[in-house]
Amino acid sequence: MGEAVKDQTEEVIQAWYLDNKEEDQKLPHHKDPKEFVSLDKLAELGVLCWRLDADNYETDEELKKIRESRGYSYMDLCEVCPEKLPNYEEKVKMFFEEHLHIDEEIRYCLAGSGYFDVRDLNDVWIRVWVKKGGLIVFPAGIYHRFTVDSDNYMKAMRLFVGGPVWTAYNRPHDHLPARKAYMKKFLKVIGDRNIDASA
Ligand SMILES: CSCCC(=O)/C(O)=C/O
Ligand SMILES: [Fe+2]
Repeated sequence: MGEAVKDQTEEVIQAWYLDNKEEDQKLPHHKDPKEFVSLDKLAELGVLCWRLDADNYETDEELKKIRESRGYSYMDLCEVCPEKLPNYEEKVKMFFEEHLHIDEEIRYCLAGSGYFDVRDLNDVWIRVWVKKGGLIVFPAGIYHRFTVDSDNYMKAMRLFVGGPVWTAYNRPHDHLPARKAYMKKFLKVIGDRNIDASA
């Protein structure tokens, strides 16, 4: 990703280490001092980010290209707010339980905003704030969770390769092949980089 594209993407997707305080999940929960996480670091965890034109998603060629190249044949829209999401309270609790999926989780924020928390390779929480225009892909097997922020609203496009499977495997599910494959792939990236760095 070029620097200009990275800067534009960072206007709608920002990430930082969480303070791990339990109170109100919808607050930013920055550490003191704040410790931001770059998009490059997210990429090392397999988390991919784009900034797209959310006002014109129906005709957007860039979205079309991403969908075609990554095989995202399925899409629907999901609004996270009490008026639009059936069983709102139950779903909000479910989204914030730490879990993984055996497929990618792909979310494109068309309006509002929310926090996707992911574990780094040392098992420390990173909070990823996704705002309108942010498209984010979480790899199969990464532990994560979701909450809206204090504005209480996100409209997201959900994308999927083939027919959607929304099954969430709450932690611990370390024995699943998708989890093992994730750890093997991404721990290896870090391991190899460390070996190169010390050579
Ligand atoms: C913003 S879409 C709702 C969150 C969700 O679908 C999910 O699976 C979070 O992990
Ligand atoms: Fe999920």
